[in-house]
Amino acid sequence: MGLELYLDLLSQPCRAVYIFAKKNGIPFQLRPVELRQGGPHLSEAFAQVNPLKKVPALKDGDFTLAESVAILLYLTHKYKVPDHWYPQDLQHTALRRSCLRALWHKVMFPVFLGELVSPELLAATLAELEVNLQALEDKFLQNKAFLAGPHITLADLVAITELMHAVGAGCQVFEGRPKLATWRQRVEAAMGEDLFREAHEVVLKVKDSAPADPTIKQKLMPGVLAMIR
Ligand SMILES: N[C@@H](CCC(=O)N[C@@H](CS)C(=O)NCC(=O)O)C(=O)O
Repeated sequence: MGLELYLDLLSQPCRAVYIFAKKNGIPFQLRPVELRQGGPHLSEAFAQVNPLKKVPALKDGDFTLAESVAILLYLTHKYKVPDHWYPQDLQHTALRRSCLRALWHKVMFPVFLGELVSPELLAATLAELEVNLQALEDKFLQNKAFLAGPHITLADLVAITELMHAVGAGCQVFEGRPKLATWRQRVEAAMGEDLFREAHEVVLKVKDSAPADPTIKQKLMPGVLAMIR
């Protein structure tokens, strides 16, 4: 068996891995792991691939690997990909936290899980997102074409997949941020618009998802609460 990627495109690190593999023509077997089903990623079978029971995860023969950045680096080293992809700065912890919270507080809790989110909490989440978006534009992007310089790198891939979580939540991420907006266009063009659209289809439609079945909700809740601290 060749390279297998365990992914759910609702997940931002999974989208980064998916886009990277597709864009670079890396052959892989997609192993879909539907997080919203509340079961597959918690199974013992999946724990053999990733004992942390999270996606993305990679299996290459007997070798298994978790953590999107480690997976991206593994793919960068194993396959011949253009040099420009190699990251110079993958610092994105703050961005991940606020984009994730934006999606969960604005959409996933109220629409999917039927849980109310207080206006105060939502306002705090969106305020934190604003601060991080501004920092991304002013401190990281500045006047460069891409986050690390004139060429697209893994840093752009990781950042855009985070930002699209907030877009999926209905946040106006690029409005009033002309530099970030043109950066998005450049990133999208560099990835290819069709691949970009395909990878983000799930998150852009998640607002319209049906409420979770109560049993699935019960299974998901502990993991969700641990993730959205
Ligand atoms: N730091 C990890 C994050 C992995 C992660 O949190 N994955 C989430 C989806 S975005 C997941 O599998 N959650 C399921 C759970 O926690 O039960 C990475 O970048 O790969």
